[in-house]
Amino acid sequence: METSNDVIDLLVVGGGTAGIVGAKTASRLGARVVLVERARTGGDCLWTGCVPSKTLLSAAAAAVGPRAGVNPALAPDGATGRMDFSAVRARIAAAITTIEPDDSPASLKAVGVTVRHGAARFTGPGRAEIDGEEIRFHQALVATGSDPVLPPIPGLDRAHVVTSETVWDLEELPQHLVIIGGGPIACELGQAFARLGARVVMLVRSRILPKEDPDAAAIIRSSLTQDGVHIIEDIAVEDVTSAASQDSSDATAGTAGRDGRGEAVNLVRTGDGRSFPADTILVAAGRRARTKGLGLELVGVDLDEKGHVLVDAAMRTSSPTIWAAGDVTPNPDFTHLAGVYASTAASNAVLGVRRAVSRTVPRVTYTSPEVAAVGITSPEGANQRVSTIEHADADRAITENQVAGFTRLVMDRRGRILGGTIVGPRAGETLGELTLAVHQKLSTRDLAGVTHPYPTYNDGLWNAAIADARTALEIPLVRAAMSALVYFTRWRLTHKSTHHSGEASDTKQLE
Ligand SMILES: Cc1cc2nc3c(=O)[nH]c(=O)nc-3n(C[C@H](O)[C@H](O)[C@H](O)COP(=O)(O)OP(=O)(O)OC[C@H]3O[C@@H](n4cnc5c(N)ncnc54)[C@H](O)[C@@H]3O)c2cc1C
Ligand SMILES: NC(=O)c1ccc[n+]([C@@H]2O[C@H](COP(=O)([O-])OP(=O)(O)OC[C@H]3O[C@@H](n4cnc5c(N)ncnc54)[C@H](O)[C@@H]3O)[C@@H](O)[C@H]2O)c1
Repeated sequence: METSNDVIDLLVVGGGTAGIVGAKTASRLGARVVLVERARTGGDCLWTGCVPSKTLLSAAAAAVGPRAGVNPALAPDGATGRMDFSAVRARIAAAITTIEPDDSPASLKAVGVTVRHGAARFTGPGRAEIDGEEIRFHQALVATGSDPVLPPIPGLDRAHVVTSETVWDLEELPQHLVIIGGGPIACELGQAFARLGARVVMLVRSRILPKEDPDAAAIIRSSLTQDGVHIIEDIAVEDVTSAASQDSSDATAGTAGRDGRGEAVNLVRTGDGRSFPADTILVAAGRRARTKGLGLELVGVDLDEKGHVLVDAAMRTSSPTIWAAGDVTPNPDFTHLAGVYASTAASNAVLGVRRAVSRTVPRVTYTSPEVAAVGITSPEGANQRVSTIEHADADRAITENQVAGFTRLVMDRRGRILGGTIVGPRAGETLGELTLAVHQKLSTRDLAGVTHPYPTYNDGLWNAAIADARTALEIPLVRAAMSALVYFTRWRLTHKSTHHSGEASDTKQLE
């Protein structure tokens, strides 16, 4: 029976992907592990991130179906085209319910993890408290995730605003949705809501998908526009006014986002003087690490200038017995990374080793078409080159009439694959192979030498590798060697056939 005075091996703070994977890894290795979660295990990915957003996208794709690319609200038949949003909500709830057992307290307990409900706070070296009760630990893993950022836009706090955490509580499909932001959240949710029938305006400070290849962003811009999303890039949001803030006597107007006649009551004004009506404003303008009130300063854990917990390549913080993983660190915010890095952190902690994490990080934005990327996506000097296959030349894309896309590889001087971008349907499924190639430092010749099935979107990757490997044959020395080989083979065969015809006539004479 464990008492609060026992010193546990690993205290895991946070029960999202990083916390769950870290705790299970350490427990399976034989460590005594306590995981503390203040809300519900499963975290962002299960409840408000990957699972609901991918289900919403799938429901939205099904909604447009054969009319893909046409916003139902803008359909020429004059019908409203708006989806039964309660059915979409039910589908999202069902997906969460199906996946939830993998992340549940029961699944943690099944591998020996003790789960505690409450908010944890470090109080000194080897000590923390959970809602005031002390717990002692040898080592700890910080896995508290991140929160959406609310930019300091005047009036935003009084308007009907949702973030990626609260958008799932909407009971009705927005009629006029203004999205502030242009990253993966804005693009995925913007496309989904437009396809379901909302009129969507996206206001972006930068260009959309600023971390991706500009050619990939251009395809997504065009696809979203076709779906009816009005995208305005390189724009500042000046302020937001709402009927509620103008007329405080109508207390319901601001929260419902519409007035008594169902009209949008928020006006979002941009720096160029335009105004956009909105019954709902979705803010998707980046995230901030969740470290407030954790007491990290009491245990010597340093943060970077943006407030992330600094970690080394082994996921150890500036405090030798405290480790961190997931969105709370400066690494990119992805579920797969949270899990893999937390597993490394936890095993390093309890085994007393310093294994470094891999820096090969794949990412996929699940718009239609998908954007999948890994490693270096644009050449970073004269020693790097690209090989691109446009999907207009990829047979599977042609047969499916889905030619808006490409596969682009970036190689070093010797043809070693450093990274690349794939845009197309299910591009994420091809990314695994490209990630393996980058991770294993394979060359385009390695990839070109492996037979790929025809016709697949994967062909794009293979053909981009073949095209690059073929350039090696253009080098004058290689060309000269090849020509010599062809000449010699021709000479040998000619000589052999002369010799054989002589043998044949000899045989005839013998007969
Ligand atoms: C809309 C959306 C879509 C996304 N889609 C994808 C996708 O398709 N693919 C992908 O790879 N990534 C996606 N992400 C990102 C992904 O969800 C996150 O990177 C991932 O969930 C981070 O996991 P985490 O464990 O670091 O944090 P979280 O999942 O946020 O978990 C942190 C946990 O810590 C708890 N906590 C915080 N403070 C304390 C405390 N003091 N005491 C106890 N508990 C505490 C919180 O309650 C929370 O449960 C998406 C994100 C969003 C918002
Ligand atoms: N498919 C996936 O893997 C997936 C999906 C969703 C989210 N995520 C993760 O979640 C993270 C957060 O996503 P995100 O989209 O919120 O953030 P982001 O940091 O990726 O993008 C933020 C966007 O908002 C814009 N922006 C910032 N401030 C603004 C302002 N005041 N006005 C207008 N535009 C503004 C930026 O220019 C940028 O386009 C992502 O970086 C990603 O790692 C991943």
